[in-house]
Amino acid sequence: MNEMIPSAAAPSIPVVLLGGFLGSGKTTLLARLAERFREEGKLAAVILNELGDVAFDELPAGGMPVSELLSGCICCSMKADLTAELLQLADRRPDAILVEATGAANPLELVENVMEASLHRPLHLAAAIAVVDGPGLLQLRKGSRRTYRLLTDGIRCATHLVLNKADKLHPEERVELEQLLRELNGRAKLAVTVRAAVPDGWLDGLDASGRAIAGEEIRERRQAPDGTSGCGCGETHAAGHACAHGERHEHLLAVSYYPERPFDSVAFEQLLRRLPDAVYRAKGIVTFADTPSRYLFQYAFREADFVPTASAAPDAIVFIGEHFSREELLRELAELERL
Ligand SMILES: Nc1nc2c(ncn2[C@@H]2O[C@H](COP(=O)(O)OP(=O)(O)OP(=O)(O)O)[C@@H](O)[C@H]2O)c(=O)[nH]1
Repeated sequence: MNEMIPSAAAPSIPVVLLGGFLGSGKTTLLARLAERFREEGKLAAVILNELGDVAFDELPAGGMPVSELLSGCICCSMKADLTAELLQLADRRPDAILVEATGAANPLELVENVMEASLHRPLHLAAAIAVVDGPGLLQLRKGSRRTYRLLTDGIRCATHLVLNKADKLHPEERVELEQLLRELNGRAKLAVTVRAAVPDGWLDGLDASGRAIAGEEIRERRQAPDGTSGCGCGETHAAGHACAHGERHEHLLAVSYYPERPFDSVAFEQLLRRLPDAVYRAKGIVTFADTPSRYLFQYAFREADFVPTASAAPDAIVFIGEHFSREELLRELAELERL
């Protein structure tokens, strides 16, 4: 590792962790935050992590450094890569570093990376945000226990909570979810949003004066009063020991597909409608035989969204979920290509 002891004079770079379950709106929030930095004439560097082997997210242009870490999760299999990226980006002296974790990561497990990087570069953890998909949380509460636990672990460990997709919630559901979030984590700052439109100033304090506050808060949560770790993994961790529970999201399966021929758009939409509930997330770039444009599509908790794209990237799709048949899905996609 390239040693560089942080100088007391160098202003510390705030690092913001963006977590939240698959499809909850992390990238939507990231794009907003990056845009706000740009409007203030500041530069935010971005680290994007994806479980699949392709990144489709289109972020606002503006010269911000973006690093993509693909095919793994920075809270376990790619932990070392996150520290290395933080060090590299810090050398470019951005005003902030925004880290978007995979929808399966626990922010708690990323804290150690920021702490480690802060020994070598002047940077600090300023906030750990958990973006919550309101309708998705309602669905998962009745579904798989492992996945619900993964989701609530992330909520418990956050310093900031975003209850997103409020446009898809009835007023009573919104009240119920706000109450649930408060029960899970009464200390975090909560924003209820549509398209992750957090209020101006919601993340204030992202400067050197905010140094280590988030890190301290999250460390405190690690030690719950009953002696178990605050992240809900059921073990007590000695100070400084990283919680490396890679198996916590091993039950989630990511399947990639690279179409070689255009799909029929109606048949593709029908396939999305037939997906089992346990496919929580899909996204990709697809070419249709019956439309002039190619599309970037997003699918989360049964909601699909298609946006025309001018991207030069080849067609690719990633599906993420649990207990679904990879073979069956690949067979159906291959059939679509033959239509
Ligand atoms: N209806 C509705 N849709 C939203 C809202 N926020 C985001 N979306 C849509 O939800 C989908 C997922 O949003 P992303 O921001 O990509 O979610 P993500 O958490 O980054 O997804 P992953 O990185 O794949 O886990 C996209 O189609 C968004 O347009 C919202 O408040 N309401």
